[in-house]
Amino acid sequence: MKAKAEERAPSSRKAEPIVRYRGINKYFGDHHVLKNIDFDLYPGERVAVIGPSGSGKTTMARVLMTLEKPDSGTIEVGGRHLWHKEVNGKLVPADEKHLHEVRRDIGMVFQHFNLFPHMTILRNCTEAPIKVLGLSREEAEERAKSMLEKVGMLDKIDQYPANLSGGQQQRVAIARALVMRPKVMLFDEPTSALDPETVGEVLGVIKEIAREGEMAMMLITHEMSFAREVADRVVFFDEGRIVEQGPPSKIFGNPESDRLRDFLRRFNMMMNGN
Ligand SMILES: Nc1ncnc2c1ncn2[C@@H]1O[C@H](COP(=O)(O)OP(=O)(O)OP(=O)(O)O)[C@@H](O)[C@H]1O
Repeated sequence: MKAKAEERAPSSRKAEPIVRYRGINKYFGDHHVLKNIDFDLYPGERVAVIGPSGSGKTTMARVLMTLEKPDSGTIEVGGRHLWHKEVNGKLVPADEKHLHEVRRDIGMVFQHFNLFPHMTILRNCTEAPIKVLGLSREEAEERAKSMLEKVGMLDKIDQYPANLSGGQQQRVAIARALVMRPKVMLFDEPTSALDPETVGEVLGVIKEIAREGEMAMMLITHEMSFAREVADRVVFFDEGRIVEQGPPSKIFGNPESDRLRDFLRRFNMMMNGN
């Protein structure tokens, strides 16, 4: 049996980080959204990112997925610079080819699934491995079917996204990301656009992937009990900064910062409908 999340953390820390943010800043106009972020994610580690709306959590994931360009700082993935290339010992801005290459190690699951509506479920999962990894159609279909089986969607391969529930679409989106065999998976509030009755099925799939223990995972979530159960480390984000981080028992059991205590209090009130 796999070790519980918190028991796994110390050994995973011995390795070099798979993702390393150093001094990352991001502005939207005058709005300073990421403020000098240093952050490490270790192989096999699951980090839950929590924090108030608008605090910069999604932007933190998007700069890793190369969907937003940081204004300063560096990010390394597996020891390679993402936004830069080393030329004669100096860092210069990376070109598109380099970005594509390094980004291959990162998979992302979005709040709104983002499936291709005009493609069947199977095609949704084979496009990227064929076009990006250069797999043959047969190889891509074999991989896609095994991932769709893992998320319990094998019987829907000939359907179109519009025929599926939100929870089913999100499970397909997870399979689509897994097909690329990323070293790091980012989940950006994967259940917040779902009907309450389908939230559990998606969280169940993510927990199952987490139990397998292979990929590093960054989970932006408002599901506190899920974060507590799955994460090795919880990072509390507020106003563009990491304000507090640690194992779930410490963060939820005895939060040190006033801001985190206040966030958890307001969050619990919201959940209880007060
Ligand atoms: N493309 C953009 N252009 C301008 N402002 C943006 C853009 N993307 C995000 N922002 C702003 O940056 C801030 C941080 O946004 P971000 O989505 O990262 O926060 P978040 O913590 O993920 O919030 P939520 O929990 O509501 O998703 C917000 O004030 C948001 O309005």
